[in-house]
Amino acid sequence: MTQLEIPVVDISRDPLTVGREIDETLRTVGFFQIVEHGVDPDVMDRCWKLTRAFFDLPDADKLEIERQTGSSYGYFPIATESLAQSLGGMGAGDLKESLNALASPALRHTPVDDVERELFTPPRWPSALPGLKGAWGAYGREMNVLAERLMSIFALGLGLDATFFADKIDQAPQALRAINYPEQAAPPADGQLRAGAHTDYGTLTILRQEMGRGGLEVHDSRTDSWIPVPAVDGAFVINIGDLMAQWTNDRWTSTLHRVVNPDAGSTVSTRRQSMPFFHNANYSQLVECLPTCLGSGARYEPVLAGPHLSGKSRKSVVTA
Ligand SMILES: O=C(O)CCC(=O)C(=O)O
Ligand SMILES: [Fe+2]
Repeated sequence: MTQLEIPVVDISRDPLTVGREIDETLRTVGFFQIVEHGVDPDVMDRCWKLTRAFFDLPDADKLEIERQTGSSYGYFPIATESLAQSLGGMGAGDLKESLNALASPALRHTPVDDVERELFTPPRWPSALPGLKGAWGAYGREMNVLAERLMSIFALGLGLDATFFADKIDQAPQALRAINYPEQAAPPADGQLRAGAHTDYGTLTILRQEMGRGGLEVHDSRTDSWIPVPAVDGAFVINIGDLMAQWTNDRWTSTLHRVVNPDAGSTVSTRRQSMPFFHNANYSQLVECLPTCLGSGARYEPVLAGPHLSGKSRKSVVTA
């Protein structure tokens, strides 16, 4: 059997052509990379560098914005999250620290309950790094534009009108996260990874990963093997999450992925940074099988997008 290929797609071409190609890819691999995406390279670079500077701050400055109970965002210290736990069971804490912030455009409605309010808590920013807020704001705006464009390409690929998703994602709790995977001075515990195997939760994820620092791997269920996702200069890695898989009635796959540990004793730096933008549907959006994906019948009960998301992210918190 041929090894699974993660394609690199130029999305500046005709959206219907791109949509059809992506439809093929998401039926099998669930992951692809995009180039010619139009995201301002200066905005990308500034955000990336300031984010690295955040992780380089003394712990006390980072802990000033540690995630509070009742908020989904803030600074998560090393090993306080286990992505593998989101699939059930218990997992060792992931060997990473992260910074998380709401990245939605201004909400035009009042949250329907405390869980939605939690997803819309305004981010806090470190006093030691005044430029970070603006840099994340600018990058978050670029991510929203790109995600909306991808959702429109997705709609075309699914045989729907290009605007099908527009009013279903315009008030959603979008989240931007930066992850720092530090060098590993001590060997990891048994089964402990940089990020345990998981699927993402929402509609789609737009990930920037560091050049030349591997670690992200995608599961090939046909051969039960793990395929590395190579870093491509200027590209974003795109994958869909569980909500989109349900929406498409499993026509598209929410693929299992993980971030593996670097080799012990490496002579070059093994520190790695990544920035995923997690795109979601509106909190109260009912997600039920799309009209073009019904096939021989709906496999899932309809779900509300917001509670589905909150349920998953709560499971990943490591309790001491
Ligand atoms: O750091 C990466 O490359 C991927 C991280 C990831 O899969 C996640 O945070 O959901
Ligand atoms: Fe992920």
